[in-house]
Amino acid sequence: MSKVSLSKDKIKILLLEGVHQSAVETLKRNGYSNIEYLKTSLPENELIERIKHVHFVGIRSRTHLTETVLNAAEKLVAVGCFCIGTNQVDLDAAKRRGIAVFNAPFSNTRSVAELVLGEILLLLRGIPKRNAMAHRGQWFKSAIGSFEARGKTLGIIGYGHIGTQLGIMAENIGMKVEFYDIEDKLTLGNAQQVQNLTQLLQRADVISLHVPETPQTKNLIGMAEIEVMKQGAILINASRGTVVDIDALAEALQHEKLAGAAIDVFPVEPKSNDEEFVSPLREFDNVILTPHVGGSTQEAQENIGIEVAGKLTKYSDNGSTVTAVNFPEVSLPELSNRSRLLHVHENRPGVLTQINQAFAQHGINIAAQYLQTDDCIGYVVIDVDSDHSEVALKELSAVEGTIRARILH
Ligand SMILES: NC(=O)C1=CN([C@@H]2O[C@H](COP(=O)(O)OP(=O)(O)OC[C@H]3O[C@@H](n4cnc5c(N)ncnc54)[C@H](O)[C@@H]3O)[C@@H](O)[C@H]2O)C=CC1
Ligand SMILES: O=C(O)C(=O)COP(=O)(O)O
Repeated sequence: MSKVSLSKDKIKILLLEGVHQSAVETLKRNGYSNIEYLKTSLPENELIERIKHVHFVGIRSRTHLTETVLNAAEKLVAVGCFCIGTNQVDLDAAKRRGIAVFNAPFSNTRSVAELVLGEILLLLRGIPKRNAMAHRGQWFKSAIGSFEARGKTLGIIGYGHIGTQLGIMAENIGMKVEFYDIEDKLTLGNAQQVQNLTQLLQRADVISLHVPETPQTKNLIGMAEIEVMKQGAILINASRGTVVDIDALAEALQHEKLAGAAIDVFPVEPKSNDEEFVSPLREFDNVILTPHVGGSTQEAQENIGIEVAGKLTKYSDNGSTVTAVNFPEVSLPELSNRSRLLHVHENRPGVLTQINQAFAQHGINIAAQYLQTDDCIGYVVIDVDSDHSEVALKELSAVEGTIRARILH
């Protein structure tokens, strides 16, 4: 096991939002025991206080790492998002501070797709309404508004990891699958890509959203889009709360333009399980409301814990940034019998020349060097003989444009 410049017991890790214990076990197995574990997210002022002292932080979708929070995070080396979405982190601000951000891009995708498939079946049969009525003592045995999924058209918006899996499962129960995506996509099964959103909305019996939160997806579905949907269509959103205009949806349900909906994510979500959930959708029996649990299964959470904690330990132990979402990706071999210097710098001309000249002046032999850049930063990793490591770190830290320098032995 490699050592880091700071001994591992001094490396502080803050895990928020009840990430799975598999994360704690993975960190401990790799020698990291200085872990603070909280079941909830923190209000911004408390987060600012706690983040000052930590080297790694683990969050889920509720914790917002804004520029203000990152300004306080003087020691922070990396962020682990124990989920898919990274919109809750100011990725650019993190990058400019040399803080790498990792996530788990696949581990909960099956869970979301399975939930949505179940919701499609329940909504097509009008079950949410019948269920709510039965709970109130009313008996609504009728085939009115009840349909098989077989032969119906599912329109998927965002044909990525979740959208594709949902498409395959829906075809397996006889649905016709069409999708809209801003990229040209390899279609799986018999799915068909349509060229514009309006066309998809006009043709689908069920629309399901699987896009990330971006400026372009904000209110992607509003009044105008609902207007062109089929009378009696169903809308499902398990992506991000900003993607659907909830007031427009509530109005469409009021006027019975839509037969039902399933919504897992909301523009404003309670910060903890103790806070009241407020939404204009609460009054509708034909809407399945779930508290952002699309990816919340034991299987997904356990795998995410292992995956993201693994990425954090690898970055800490060896410097690898493979799959980082905001950082140039460098894949590195194991470090053996040498010291490794990790240098994050502003991407400007001459940085590498400065480094190489400084090393040459001090007779420091470079055993291996790896560099990746993007339009904003450069990440260079240099393996040197351990005898020279301290002077090399000093020289590196003095290079103009340095954001961060770290050493591993
Ligand atoms: N409810 C929950 O608990 C969960 C929600 N999610 C959300 O689901 C989203 C999707 O997840 P994945 O399928 O894994 O992501 P992905 O990145 O694999 O796929 C997203 C797809 O959306 C497309 N896209 C982007 N902007 C678009 C636009 N304006 N119009 C149409 N298509 C667009 C992309 O090209 C891509 O194909 C995540 O970003 C996350 O926000 C993810 C996991 C759990
Ligand atoms: O993975 C995602 O993007 C999700 O939305 C799941 O978020 P969560 O970990 O359940 O807070």
